[in-house]
Amino acid sequence: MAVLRTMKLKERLAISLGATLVLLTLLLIVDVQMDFGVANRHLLQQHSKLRFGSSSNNNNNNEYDAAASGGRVVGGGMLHEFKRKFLQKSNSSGSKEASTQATGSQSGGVAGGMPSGGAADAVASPTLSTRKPTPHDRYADLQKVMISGDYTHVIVDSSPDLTQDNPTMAAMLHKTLRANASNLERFQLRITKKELYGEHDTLVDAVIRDMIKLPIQHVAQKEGGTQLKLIIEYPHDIKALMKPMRFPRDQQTLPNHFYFTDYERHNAEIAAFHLDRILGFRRAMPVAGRTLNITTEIYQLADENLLKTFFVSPSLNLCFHGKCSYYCDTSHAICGNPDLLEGSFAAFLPSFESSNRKERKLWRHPWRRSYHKRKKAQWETDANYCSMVRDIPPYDEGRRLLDLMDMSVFDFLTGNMDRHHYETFKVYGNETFPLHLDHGRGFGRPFHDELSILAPVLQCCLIRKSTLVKLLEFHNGPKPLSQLMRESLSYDPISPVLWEPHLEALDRRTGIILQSIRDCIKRNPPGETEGSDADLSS
Ligand SMILES: Nc1ncnc2c1ncn2[C@@H]1O[C@H](COP(=O)(O)OP(=O)(O)OP(=O)(O)O)[C@@H](O)[C@H]1O
Ligand SMILES: [Mn+2]
Repeated sequence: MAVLRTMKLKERLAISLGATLVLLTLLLIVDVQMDFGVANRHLLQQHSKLRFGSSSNNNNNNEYDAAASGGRVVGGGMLHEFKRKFLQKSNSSGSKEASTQATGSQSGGVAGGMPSGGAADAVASPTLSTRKPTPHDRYADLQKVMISGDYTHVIVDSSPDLTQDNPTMAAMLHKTLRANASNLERFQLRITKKELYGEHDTLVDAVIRDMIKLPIQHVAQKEGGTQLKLIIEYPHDIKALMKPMRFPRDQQTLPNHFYFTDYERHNAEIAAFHLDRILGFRRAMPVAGRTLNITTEIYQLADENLLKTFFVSPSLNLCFHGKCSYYCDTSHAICGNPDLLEGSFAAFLPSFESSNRKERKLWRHPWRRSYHKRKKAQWETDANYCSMVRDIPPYDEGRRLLDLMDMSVFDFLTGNMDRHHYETFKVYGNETFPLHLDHGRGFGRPFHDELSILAPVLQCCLIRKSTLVKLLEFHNGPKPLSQLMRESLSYDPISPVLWEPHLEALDRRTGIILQSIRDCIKRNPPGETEGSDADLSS
């Protein structure tokens, strides 16, 4: 201070000017850095086209990061993780959305060998390249356990024997094939008790080709369900169930949407059919994508009720909204772009019965969610839920419980949380497969793995051997599931059907299921388990 006081006014002014300049320079540097940060984040978001809720997306990315980098689940594995997140929470715990938010390396962890790279990786972990690569875990222990046959209470060998007691729909309903029957009718009559179509059935392609190529003759809205669906009629009585496109492929489930208010995605329906076929289930009807002219192929062919909901938007595009309980109003209309509209077309299920007898039986899914924003379902709070289900028909014998395990694997892979009911063909009684219907809410969150969808498998500690064999094949090669899907989907007219991060998610989730089965094997040594005497042989 003394030195300062002895300075002249000029000198003091010069020093303070200098100091101000240094400060300003510093501020400028900090500002430029911040600008870069924002710009980078902006770029990243643009790259992944994350349009909503960047903060939750960041969370999800971390989660993806942990799983992709081979983070191991510690202390009790997947079931522990599941219990910690669901069973130990009370009903008053607020948000109903069952979420497996990232908690460090515990999130959805998979032991080793997860494929990395690609767009999602770039978003999730720009530093991944500096990490030590983890060796590929081939799950040799699971393969050994399968061969040993010591764990038949967990891994059940009951792939349906297609050569025995497997009548076709034609045989059951005493129908003979008309000479001029359409491909769809042939397909429907060839449905059997154990699957919708055979592994090498060429009719699948023929049915798909018809839905893509044949001229459309009539369009009406399908009653029932919560969201807009159209019944498309072609010549020769061929029909398809159409779900129109609402969003681009890279639009993710809105962060504040529950599974039951999520929009349906047409491309999820297409991808789910391909996945079901690749998994070898063959319980989903063929679905294909097609681009329509909204004026000539919908408006001009629409039935009276649908016609009433058409209008011209301010940008002069033709739009319609239909009538339904969710998103059927002017602000959620489906519009041509400018005149084109993409949709998914599912081959129609058979309706051979002449009277109004229902063809299919509707079952409440035992692991149904509450469909309420503040309530939990019983399975979410009761750790012994599965042992109760095992005692109730039709889950107490035969194939049904194993089919639900397959469905859980299937839904976990796609991220579909909307499995409230399922249907079976009435003519076949209980010893038949559950149809895989309604997958419009899958493929919504590629950076999030929803462990609660695996609850049936985790709580019952049960999986069909043929399904486990498939999963191991996807994991160990020659081709990962993402590649098989990419190839299969490339034949669809609206390819690319899936945004790349969804394909990568399939490989990551395959690993998570395998890890869950490993955990479950450890928890259930032979001779100590409940349900080991259950009759699951079919
Ligand atoms: N390929 C098909 N052919 C004929 N009918 C079908 C087909 N797929 C589904 N359905 C019937 O239409 C109903 C509604 O279909 P879907 O479940 O896909 O629509 P949704 O609007 O998502 O229904 P929800 O809101 O009840 O989940 C199904 O329950 C089923 O009975
Ligand atoms: Mn639905």
